[in-house]
Amino acid sequence: MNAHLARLCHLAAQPSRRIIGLMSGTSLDGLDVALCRLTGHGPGTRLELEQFRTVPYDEDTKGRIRQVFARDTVSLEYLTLLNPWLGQLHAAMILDCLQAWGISPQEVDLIASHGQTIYHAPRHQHQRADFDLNATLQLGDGDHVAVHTGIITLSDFRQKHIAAGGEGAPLAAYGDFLLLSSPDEERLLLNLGGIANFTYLPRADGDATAAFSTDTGPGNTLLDATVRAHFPDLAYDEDGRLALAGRVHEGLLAALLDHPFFAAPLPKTTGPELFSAAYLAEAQQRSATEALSLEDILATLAELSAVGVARAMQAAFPDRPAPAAVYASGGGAHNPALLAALQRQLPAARFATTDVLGVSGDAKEAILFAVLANEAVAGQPVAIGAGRQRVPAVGMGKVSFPG
Ligand SMILES: Nc1ncnc2c1ncn2[C@@H]1O[C@H](COP(=O)(O)OP(=O)(O)OP(=O)(O)O)[C@@H](O)[C@H]1O
Ligand SMILES: CC(=O)N[C@H]1[C@@H]2OC[C@@H](O2)[C@@H](O)[C@@H]1O[C@H](C)C(=O)O
Repeated sequence: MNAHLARLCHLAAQPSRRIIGLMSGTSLDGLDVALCRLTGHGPGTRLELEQFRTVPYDEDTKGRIRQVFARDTVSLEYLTLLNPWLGQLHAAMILDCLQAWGISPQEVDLIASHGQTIYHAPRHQHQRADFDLNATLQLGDGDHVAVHTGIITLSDFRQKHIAAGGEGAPLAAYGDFLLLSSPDEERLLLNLGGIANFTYLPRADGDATAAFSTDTGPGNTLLDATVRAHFPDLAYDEDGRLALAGRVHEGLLAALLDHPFFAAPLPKTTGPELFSAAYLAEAQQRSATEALSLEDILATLAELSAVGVARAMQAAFPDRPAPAAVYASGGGAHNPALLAALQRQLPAARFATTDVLGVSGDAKEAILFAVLANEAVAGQPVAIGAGRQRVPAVGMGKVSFPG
């Protein structure tokens, strides 16, 4: 038997595995690296987060990704070059982290690499008659990560989800269910990344059938893009200071909400392809708010993100109130303007962060991919959201051997 395959079989039979989960999201802030010890699999999975770091992307890296990110038209040569380049960059970042933590690559069992999403194209967004399918594209090829780290790597998790009837996202429900469901309370796990999404976890032990996750609309992406357009050196509105100094403009908010995405059935996904500077400019034009101050625009965009979340929660629970226990994660959980807007839109919700449940909100998405890799190697497909469309029960991730 191939020695790497034998090692993978050996790992699958072990009581626990040490897995590095990687995520670099739509905010392009950097690569989240979560070194996880995962014991068991399936509903009995236990997590110990040994180390976590966000390795920031420098301006050169951000610029390279932005050459293709969410763009309709790109240079095919550039795209082809960027794919292995990002794989090698991520490998180098992992090796740097391991060195800083005093851990050798031989002491790590697996890498779970999400890659960099550069384009997300669910049917409802591309609306092309010539392609009757959902699609998504992540760069940072897994073979390059495996060869340059010497660690067996699982990558490209989203394609199986699409092949089996999903939109390729959100995948959060699979890991959230295994790590964070509780017999004592039903929960909403709200991730406030570039795009916002939530996972519903029923109050049940091991009952995956009602759990599901959905995107809700923009999280930080429009806020970040607007700040960057005014202050190219700023990545975001720190502590929501500018947004908190502004006032929500109801006319602009109504124009922004006048889009079929907000009424589309759950679960649904989206990305910066839709929620872009052009989308904001068009809504400003329709509502004659081109002259609105930066502060008022940001206040309105924070409200938009919160209304998106509230509407999706109403759609998920049409006949009863949404669960009150809401655990936030992602960078937006550090933005007081966004949190204040959420509390206005969801007055009955009790907000906390996932940190109180023992899972760092900053690390959660990277951890999720480590959990998916653990399931792919040692577990079975979990029947998340049974009966719901676009929530397939599949194992995800492609295997790359280092040699
Ligand atoms: N102190 C802060 N004040 C305001 N906003 C913040 C703060 N810290 C982080 N953020 C926001 O969080 C963003 C980064 O969030 P995160 O890392 O969760 O995004 P991501 O993982 O790229 O997104 P996605 O989940 O969509 O892939 C920043 O770009 C910024 O908008
Ligand atoms: C296509 C893609 O990369 N989607 C991301 C993005 O970032 C947040 C939201 O949009 C979510 O749908 C997803 O990531 C998380 C990790 C998920 O799949 O659950």
